[in-house]
Amino acid sequence: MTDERPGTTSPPAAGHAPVLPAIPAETTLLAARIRELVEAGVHTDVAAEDLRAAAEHVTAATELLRERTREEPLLLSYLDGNQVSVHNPVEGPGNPLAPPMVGLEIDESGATSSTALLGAAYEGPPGRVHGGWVASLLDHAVGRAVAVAGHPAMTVSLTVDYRRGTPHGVPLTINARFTGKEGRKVFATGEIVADGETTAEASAILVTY
Ligand SMILES: CCCCCCCCCCCCCC(=O)SCCNC(=O)CCNC(=O)[C@H](O)C(C)(C)COP(=O)(O)OP(=O)(O)OC[C@H]1O[C@@H](n2cnc3c(N)ncnc32)[C@H](O)[C@@H]1OP(=O)(O)O
Repeated sequence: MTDERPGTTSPPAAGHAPVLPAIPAETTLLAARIRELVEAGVHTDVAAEDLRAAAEHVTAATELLRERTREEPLLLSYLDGNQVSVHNPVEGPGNPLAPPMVGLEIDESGATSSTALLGAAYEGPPGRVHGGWVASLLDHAVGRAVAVAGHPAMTVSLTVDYRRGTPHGVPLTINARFTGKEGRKVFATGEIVADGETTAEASAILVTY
């Protein structure tokens, strides 16, 4: 099933993924609650018996969710007028692993901008987001930017310059733009801005498929 609307971007391998007209509110709700659980889990200092009791609640929830499952986790839908992958680990509002990266805006030049708020569960250096997650945000942003430019492609090379620590608990702006094409190779750059300062920059080569 496909559902292409003008002005939206198509994901890799979108052809066979079910496309929902809207993201079910309960899907987003569950993911949000699990994110809160993860955040509470890394901050908690309760006694061992309370940790055990909480673990039993989580086990019960997991068993409930496993009662009926889909073969493939990928679902597509729409958010802010753009097609999104509901269970993508960076932008997916239905994936608790995803911060998620939201609010995609595209300016008249085609440059993209999104936001994300990462909590303490994403910490690498003290008070700072883990570098792998910084790279993930940028990888996703350049992938999105080239798709928006009409060249959906996979990253083959991503160079990240970590300029300063990216704080957690602070809204991040993730910018990216398509910068050129050479055969199947597509080029893009991006950066993360926190509190008005650029914390990381990326340049990427992607290959169209
Ligand atoms: C859902 C909602 C919609 C949203 C959609 C948008 C958002 C989604 C955002 C998601 C974002 C998620 C982001 C992700 O997670 S992307 C996932 C991470 N990336 C991958 O898994 C890609 C793994 N790589 C491959 O599978 C293959 O390499 C592919 C298939 C891509 C190309 O293999 P293929 O055999 O077909 O091609 P080729 O080897 O002849 O290469 C072709 C050209 O490329 C040049 N080359 C290759 N490697 C490099 C390199 N390292 N540096 C510089 N150049 C390199 C090469 O020299 C050649 O150039 P030329 O000789 O033609 O000049």
